[in-house]
Amino acid sequence: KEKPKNPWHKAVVIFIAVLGIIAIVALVTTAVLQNKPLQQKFKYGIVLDAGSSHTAVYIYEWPAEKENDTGRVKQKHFCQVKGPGISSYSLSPEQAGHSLRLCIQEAVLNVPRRRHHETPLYLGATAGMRLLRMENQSLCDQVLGSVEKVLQSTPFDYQGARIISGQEEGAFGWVTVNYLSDRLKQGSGTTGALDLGGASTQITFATNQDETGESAENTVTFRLYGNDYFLYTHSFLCYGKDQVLKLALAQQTQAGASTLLDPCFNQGYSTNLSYSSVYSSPCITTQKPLAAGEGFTHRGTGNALQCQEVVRRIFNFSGCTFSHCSFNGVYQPPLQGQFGAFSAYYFVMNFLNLTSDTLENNMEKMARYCSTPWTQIKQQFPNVKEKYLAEYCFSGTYILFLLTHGYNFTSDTWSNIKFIKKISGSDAGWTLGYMLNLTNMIPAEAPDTPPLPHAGYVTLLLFTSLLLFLILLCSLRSLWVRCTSQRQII
Ligand SMILES: Nc1ncnc2c1ncn2[C@@H]1O[C@H](COP(=O)(O)OP(=O)(O)OP(=O)(O)O)[C@@H](O)[C@H]1O
Repeated sequence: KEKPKNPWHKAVVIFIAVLGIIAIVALVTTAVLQNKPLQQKFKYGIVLDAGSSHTAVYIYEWPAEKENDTGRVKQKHFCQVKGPGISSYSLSPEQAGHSLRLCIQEAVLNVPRRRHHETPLYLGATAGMRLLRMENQSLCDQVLGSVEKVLQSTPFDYQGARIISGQEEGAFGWVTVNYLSDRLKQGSGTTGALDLGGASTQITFATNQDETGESAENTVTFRLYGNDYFLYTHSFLCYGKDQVLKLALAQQTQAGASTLLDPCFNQGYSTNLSYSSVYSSPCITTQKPLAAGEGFTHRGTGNALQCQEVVRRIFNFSGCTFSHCSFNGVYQPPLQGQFGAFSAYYFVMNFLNLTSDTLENNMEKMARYCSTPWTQIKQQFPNVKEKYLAEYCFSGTYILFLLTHGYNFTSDTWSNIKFIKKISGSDAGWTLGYMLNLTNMIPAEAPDTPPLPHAGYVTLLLFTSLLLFLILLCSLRSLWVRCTSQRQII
């Protein structure tokens, strides 16, 4: 006898199957929509690097929703201000502000209009302004006042113009290099930073906590992404590329002669220099020689070995009161790890083709460059600025001396130095680190990350639901089969 059919069984099965299909369609749609890349919103920040030789404007950009992720901030635009650094406008301070206008206009065009009011704008002045402040505080204030007036009138969120300390310049250069190379989250194996400017030079590297104890003024500590860093840093004022040349010239013209035969310039090079252009810098502590006239003829003799002796005399290796010193009685712990050398280190070493060779080969190449006659050099490099070309023998010799005798790099540790201009498209320098710090973009503690990335989470959810639905279908099917087979039972 046929068992009476339960009319609800079939309807329930169909109802559950339809519900399941709707649920799957909904899940797949959610997964597809959730994983679709959203149109990214960007934020911007602007930093003006008011250096001794020139001013540069950097515009940075980062995805708005990933502010605290390392390596997210990129250099979007760079503008080099025409003319000299702002400290050179001490006799006409108004011009200092005016000189920035073209680059500010470029910045206005490079940041979307709707972001202008929320884009922070900073100006940091370095060694040129430190020297002007030493010379004349009032002129220094007038120059800063002039740039401030122009920056306040921009549509950006102006955050101030100030002279940054040598410590800040060194430490933020280190932050930039390590942020861009994504080393800060790893907590170990950071890269040291070597920066050579026009008026000062900085060395900064991470060291052990006990090494920093000897000299508090050379110590900077950071807590970044949950890691503590003990940094050694020192800025040598007057040991930038331009000021150190003045030190060498002053040191060679003590007798007040009318002609200086300089081994650090190529044979055949000759120019007239005024004594005041050399002796007016606050870096030169000796008086202009009494017997000297207005000026002198600066003539090259092109001899690298003799040039090394000239350079040696601008360093003082006596009077160290610490366990270790670099030079001029300045504390320096033993060097640690890899180093990135940028700014003028890169310009000079790259031109001289000394960025990827051994120390010994570099010395030989340097000797060859210095002994090349000036006419030949000019013929060989007709497109290079003559001032730079003339100074490469001196600057190259100075850099090799500073790194080896000054900071104690040896033939064995020479390969630890990488000469760099940019890292992942952004210039190496203090500006990015400065902005990251002032906008609190590097958290002290590592942000908590979810155990799965968003896409992984959605995919896992989808697969689990599909699996559950399949199990449900199978159980419904067996229920269905049992229902229909019951009909045949008599
Ligand atoms: N292509 C180049 N070849 C040689 N020297 C260069 C080149 N470009 C720039 N320089 C010089 O390199 C030096 C360093 O430049 P940089 O812009 O880093 O210094 P700055 O910011 O002006 O100085 P500081 O940081 O000491 O205030 C300057 O003396 C500059 O004139």
